[in-house]
Amino acid sequence: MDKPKAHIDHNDTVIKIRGLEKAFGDFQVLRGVDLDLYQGENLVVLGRSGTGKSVLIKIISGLLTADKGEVVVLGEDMNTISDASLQELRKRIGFSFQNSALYDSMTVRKNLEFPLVRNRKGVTRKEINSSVESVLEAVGLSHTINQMPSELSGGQRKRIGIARTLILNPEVMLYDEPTAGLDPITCLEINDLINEVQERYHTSSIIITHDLTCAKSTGDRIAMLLDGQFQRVGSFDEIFDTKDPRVKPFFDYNFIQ
Ligand SMILES: Nc1ncnc2c1ncn2[C@@H]1O[C@H](COP(=O)(O)OP(=O)(O)OP(=O)(O)O)[C@@H](O)[C@H]1O
Repeated sequence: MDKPKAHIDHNDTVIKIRGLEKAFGDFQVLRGVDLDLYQGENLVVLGRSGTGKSVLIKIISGLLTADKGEVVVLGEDMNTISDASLQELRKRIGFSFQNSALYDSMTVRKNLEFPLVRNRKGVTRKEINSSVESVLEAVGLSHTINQMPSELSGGQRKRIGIARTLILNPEVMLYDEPTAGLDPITCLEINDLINEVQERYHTSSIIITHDLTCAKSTGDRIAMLLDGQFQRVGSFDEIFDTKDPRVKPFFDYNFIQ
């Protein structure tokens, strides 16, 4: 269940955030967030519902803008990025969101081809076939290539969703609650897949989860969002070595009840 050791380059900061603030009306959600994501690292973000984890991911991916602070993603300053550069940047980021549904009317093959055909001008049929086969093999579902999404289990659909993001060879992966709604065995499989993706594609990832087994088995570091800031950042054991009443219930609920 412990995280396998990863090759992390601490001299290469893929995402750098300093003093990030974001409010909606009078409600101050992010209150000075600082964060570094290093090349090759899996960083797990924990926090209560409504603490701003999704808002943070949306700011990183340019869907929302910061009120204040510095956000640099793969060398691009998100406060000043042009629309054209943002479009290019998004091709370098893989999104595995809970609602990133597959197209029900398309086979697995067509679902996987779609981002390639849309984003890679001049890509050949041979390259498309080889990429589809490679990502399907990476997620262990080569045999589903001609199936429809309705014929797949929830866990298989999740894997195909991840394969669809991998097909563009992303440098950064953003996983929003990757194990939500899955049975325990499928959760363990998804955790393994997240680690395999890290190793095979050399991605740097942010993983938002409430599942501490997922956090422990995929996170090289854990960052806990408390009162609008990352007040606890470290290894799984460091994070939970506390009596802080804002932190302890996470552990107790997952491992004691
Ligand atoms: N576009 C928006 N307009 C107004 N308020 C928003 C908007 N987006 C998010 N919020 C508010 O910001 C707060 C943080 O929301 P967010 O979705 O980031 O929480 P979260 O930490 O991801 O929660 P959960 O774990 O339940 O997914 C919430 O109170 C939410 O209502």
